[in-house]
Amino acid sequence: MTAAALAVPVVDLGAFAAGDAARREDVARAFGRALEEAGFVTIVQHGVPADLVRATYAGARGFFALPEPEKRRYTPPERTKGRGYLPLRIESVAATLAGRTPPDLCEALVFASLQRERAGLGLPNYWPDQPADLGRNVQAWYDAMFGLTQQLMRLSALALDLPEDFFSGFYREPSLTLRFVNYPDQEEPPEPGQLRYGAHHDYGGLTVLRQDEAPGGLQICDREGRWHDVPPHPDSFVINVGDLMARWTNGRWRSTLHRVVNPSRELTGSTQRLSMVAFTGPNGASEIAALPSCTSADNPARYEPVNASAYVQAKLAASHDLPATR
Ligand SMILES: O=C(O)CCC(=O)C(=O)O
Ligand SMILES: [Fe+2]
Repeated sequence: MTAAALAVPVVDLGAFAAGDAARREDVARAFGRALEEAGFVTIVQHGVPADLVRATYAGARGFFALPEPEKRRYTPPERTKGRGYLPLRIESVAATLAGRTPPDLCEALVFASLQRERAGLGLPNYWPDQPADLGRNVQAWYDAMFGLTQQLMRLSALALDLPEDFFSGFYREPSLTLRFVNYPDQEEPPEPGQLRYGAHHDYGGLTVLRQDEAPGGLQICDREGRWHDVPPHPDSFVINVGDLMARWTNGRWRSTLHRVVNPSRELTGSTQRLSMVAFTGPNGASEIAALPSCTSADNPARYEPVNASAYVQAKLAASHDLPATR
């Protein structure tokens, strides 16, 4: 059975960067409507150079091709791993929702905020020494994701009927985690219920995803519980709403359930898939209460205010099957 395409609209950000007020408003409306209806949107003409995408992708691919013991040199000792190399089968993301589920068939390389690391704050990241230019590419990738996040939050403000700079204070030192994920070829059939990445909601603000054209990809769940493919588009990013953003918008934007499915067992060539994900969100110290434009007398705030960092940390701990820690 193939899933019919659920509309994940494609929005061209070119006119937002360069257009007049009316065209910028149109882009913001289209962006906002997509996040209300699907919780997902594909963006093109986003301003991130294609060469940087290619170089960063090649670096990540080179890292995952290293022998396992070499990669494990970069696995941190802490139980909830928010940085470094996370080997295959360490995480079960669907456990955030469904309790025990088989481990996900992916491995990841994670970098916590480079802005904080550059300022000497928090735990340092792990910097693999191979491939040689990985570190330089990841630094440039971080800056590109930071810039894109600023643009997306200006767009979000307009889409949510707020002044364009509404989010700027929240995002001056944003929460921004880079996650490179490798979904290897599956030599053995997966266990019952085991996926490349189980059904989950993202936890934070907006997620930025550069997805591959490979088989066994991203699907989103509609309100009737049916799954739909998110088709890859050349030179695009997929943007989706996390739980914290859904709360912030008082439920106006949807944090949509999604998963990464296994490739068909009949395929003979390589089915390896590599995603480059950036989890973005407001500064961890922010208190997140319903946005002023998302409440009214007939639509009061539905959620208690939460501290951004505590909220996301609790979800992350659940995905590692651990009690919540701060
Ligand atoms: O690899 C993908 O397409 C999606 C990954 C994802 O959903 C995540 O990292 O939260
Ligand atoms: Fe996700």
